[in-house]
Amino acid sequence: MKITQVKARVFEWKGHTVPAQAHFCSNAMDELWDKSDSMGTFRFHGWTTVEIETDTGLVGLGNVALAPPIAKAIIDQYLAPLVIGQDPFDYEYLWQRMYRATHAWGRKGIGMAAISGVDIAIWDIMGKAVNKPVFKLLGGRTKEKIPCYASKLYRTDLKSMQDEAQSYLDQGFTAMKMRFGYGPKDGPSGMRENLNSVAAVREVIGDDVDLMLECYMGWNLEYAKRMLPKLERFEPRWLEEPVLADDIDGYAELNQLTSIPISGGEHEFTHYGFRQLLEKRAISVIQYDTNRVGGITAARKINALAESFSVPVIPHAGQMHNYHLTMSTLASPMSEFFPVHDVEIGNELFYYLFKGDPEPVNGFIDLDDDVPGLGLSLNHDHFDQFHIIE
Ligand SMILES: O=C(O)[C@H](O)[C@H](O)[C@@H](O)CO
Ligand SMILES: [Mg+2]
Repeated sequence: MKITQVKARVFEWKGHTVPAQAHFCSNAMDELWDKSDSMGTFRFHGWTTVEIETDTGLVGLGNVALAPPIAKAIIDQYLAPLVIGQDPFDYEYLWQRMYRATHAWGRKGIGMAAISGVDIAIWDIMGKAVNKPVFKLLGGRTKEKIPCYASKLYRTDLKSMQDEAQSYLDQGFTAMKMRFGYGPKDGPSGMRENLNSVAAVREVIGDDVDLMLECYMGWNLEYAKRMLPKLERFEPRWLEEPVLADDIDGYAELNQLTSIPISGGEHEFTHYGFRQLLEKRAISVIQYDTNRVGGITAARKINALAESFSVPVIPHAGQMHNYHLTMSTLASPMSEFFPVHDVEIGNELFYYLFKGDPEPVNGFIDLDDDVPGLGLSLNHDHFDQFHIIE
């Protein structure tokens, strides 16, 4: 089998969007003096799809969520010529070819995200070619179903957050993640606001439900060191990305500071990046996203590393490219799940663009043993709500 065509398309959302409120979620832009649109740094209102055709008629589908027009340009101009004419089953060779050919500029960030999209499509083709779901190619089921945690709870008024938390309990979730709204610039009163929001959610969910806390790189080391002891009494499952992704020593310091596990890796790339984090004991939970980290070919290497360091892998976002790895990896105890919702930050956009994602039942999702590949297809129902760049 040979790859004949690689088609990258950008889908920019032009439908209804829920406006983000101030202090909706702390993020890396907060430390700058200009806070006019700090949310802009993590709105995902566009996506790149990657369709790879073969001479057998099989088509694989991959995706990239970061910087869509740049991802498309990289795929069109650099990656497509490297994989066209090649056998998709040579996935390791093709990954190395893309990684090495773009190494000067592509080994982290959007270059690696673009490689991820191509790699995911290649795995989809392999699954379809042997008529098996991708998780079967990766080792099969290590769990009957995948437990997942509901991930939203952006900072609003406390009553709304409590109602939202209650709705996840009602749906059967036994774990959920909330976001902090305040960071270093907001002083002691912001600190109090942060603590009050955790107390409010804990009050509703009780002590037997896992609560994850997300900073999205909106704090700094000093602030995180002051907050961690104050958060201990809430017994969070983890504190996520307290500082910038590049501050690996900062992560390592925080991870030794209290009993609260520090999580990260959502903005890290390849097994090389994770080797550093693991060797420094910088994170206690790995959160790569397969569509950034280097695709399934890189993610499975990280899973092997994680297993040897006894660090769990709970990928960022739900989504099929992550679910198949989680299903087939004992080192992955659960998945993140973004509730289906009107488009807000953009985490929900996946459901508007693709069909085939499993729905959680009582806090678990399952994958179908009989659907080959990743089980995703494009959702044409919403195409008119996107501006599509071919
Ligand atoms: O962990 C997450 O779910 C991410 O950090 C979110 O995608 C991001 O939107 C911040 O809440
Ligand atoms: Mg996160």
